[in-house]
Amino acid sequence: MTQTTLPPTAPLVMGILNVTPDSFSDGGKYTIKDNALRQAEQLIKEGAQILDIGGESTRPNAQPVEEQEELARVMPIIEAVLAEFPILVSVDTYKANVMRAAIQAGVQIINDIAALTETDSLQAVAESPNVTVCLMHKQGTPQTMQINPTYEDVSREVCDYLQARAQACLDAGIAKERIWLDPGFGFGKTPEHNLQLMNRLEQLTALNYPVLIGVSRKSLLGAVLHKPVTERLYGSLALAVLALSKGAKIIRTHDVAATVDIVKTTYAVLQEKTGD
Ligand SMILES: Cn1c(SCC(=O)Nc2ccccc2)nc2c(=O)[nH]c(N)nc21
Repeated sequence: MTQTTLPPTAPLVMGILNVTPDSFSDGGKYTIKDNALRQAEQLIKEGAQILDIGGESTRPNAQPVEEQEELARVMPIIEAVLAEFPILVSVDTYKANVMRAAIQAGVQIINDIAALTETDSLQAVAESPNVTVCLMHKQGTPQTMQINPTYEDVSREVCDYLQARAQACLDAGIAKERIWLDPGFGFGKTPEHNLQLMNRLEQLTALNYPVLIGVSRKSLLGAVLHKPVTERLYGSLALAVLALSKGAKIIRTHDVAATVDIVKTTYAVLQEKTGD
């Protein structure tokens, strides 16, 4: 097949929309749905091109959520956002039936921290003719991954894993253009592993799939800056600029407005054009 070389597109900003009960600290003044739609509107106003909607927190030691509970949390928000806003929506889930329901509702992207390794999830995506899937690397589960992460060569092992997962997708009939890769910062990695992954990100972008990175406010920054989650914006932006300079194409972030500006600025330099 002749590969048409498409003009390079500017990197995308994925805003994080958490629909987990603990993510709203307003004392339950509004329903979760009202809060989520208000947050969605804010993220879109700030310039997000994608909203990542997740119903199960996958932070270290987060407790798993039953499929029905996850569906009850995310589906009303997905449907409302898709109905209300002209925005791409990704669903952050590793469960096949949540993927199917989200695809049915019209989400354009599946964001799977388990890289379609959970039961029936690869099939759920292969059944769709056009949904994009982000395959992320993790070692272990949110309950176990930070106990004692160990690698011979974390960059090589992460790249090999993601290449194998991408091949499994290709073998299932998912077109290459529908596949993104993601090293999974913080998912079964020590701070040093995360630093090496970032410093050698070219190894991953060299596989020739769009690379998504999620470093926003993560514990790597706590280890470097010794600051709480609420004071990690500047560090998050520094990592995003580095990743963009190494070829990353999608940035997942809590802080959309700031990230939009560093994406525009970094891209202008890489293109040697102001973008007007
Ligand atoms: C759903 N999801 C997550 S949740 C973890 C998180 O944000 N922790 C966290 C957030 C703030 C502070 C500390 C930890 N991280 C990624 C990622 O890096 N890539 C992709 N594709 N999806 C992801």
